[in-house]
Amino acid sequence: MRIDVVTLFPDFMRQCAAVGVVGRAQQRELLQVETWNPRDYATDNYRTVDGRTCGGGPGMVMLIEPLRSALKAVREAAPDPVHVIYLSPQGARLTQGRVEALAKLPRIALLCGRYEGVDERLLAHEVDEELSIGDYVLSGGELGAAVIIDAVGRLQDGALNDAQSAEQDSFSNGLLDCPHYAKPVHDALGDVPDVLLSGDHAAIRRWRLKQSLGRTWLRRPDLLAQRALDKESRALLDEFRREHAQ
Ligand SMILES: CN(C)c1ccccc1CNc1ccc(C(N)=O)cn1
Repeated sequence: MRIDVVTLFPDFMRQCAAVGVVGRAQQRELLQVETWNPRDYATDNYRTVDGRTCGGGPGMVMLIEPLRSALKAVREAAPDPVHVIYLSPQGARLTQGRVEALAKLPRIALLCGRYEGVDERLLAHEVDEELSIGDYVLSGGELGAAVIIDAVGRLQDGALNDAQSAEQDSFSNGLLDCPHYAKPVHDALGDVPDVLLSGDHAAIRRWRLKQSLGRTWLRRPDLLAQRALDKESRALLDEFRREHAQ
């Protein structure tokens, strides 16, 4: 998968994509992240990328022309069609479901706004999808872009080895993750639950599912409401609720 990022801070974005699982995915050529700086496509001597807000008001708006030229260069850089995403507080909330869909595309481009954002006409003509990483305001779209690069990059086939498999991810089954423990079994902070030491893998699976269901019920009932539960899960959650009530 190829990801092109249009950003005034290319070094920052390259570094985000160079570390950890995503950096390794790039080394393995499972993922390619390229950056494009609109300032390189500004035509005036001052390399201007922002303009005064029409109608008055504080702050500046990113100009159409440098972004349009940069996006043209992005499209021409490789044959596959590009799905252009704009990060903004006005976008649809990013979910794991959407991440999984994006991870299947051959190419996406991430347009990072700065200042007060981008001229609406550019958005209307060049952007396919507007996404928000959460209901808060940042100084730029770059952190949202980094979130998408990470979430999508780690899902590329071969990016995670078996020990990290994405299937067991929290959210990948619509539930919060269960608790995790490592040695020592006994610690000043407490003990590891016995079931995890039992070697009974069926019991361990049930315990983890029960913990995920219980945690989701306690912390994110909204997620639980979205999910149909099978017979086993309903029984495990009832058990958790009974124990929790006592
Ligand atoms: C300057 N601002 C407010 C702005 C305004 C419009 C577009 C982009 C920006 C850049 N900032 C962003 C971007 C994304 C998110 C998010 N929640 O995904 C939060 N902030």
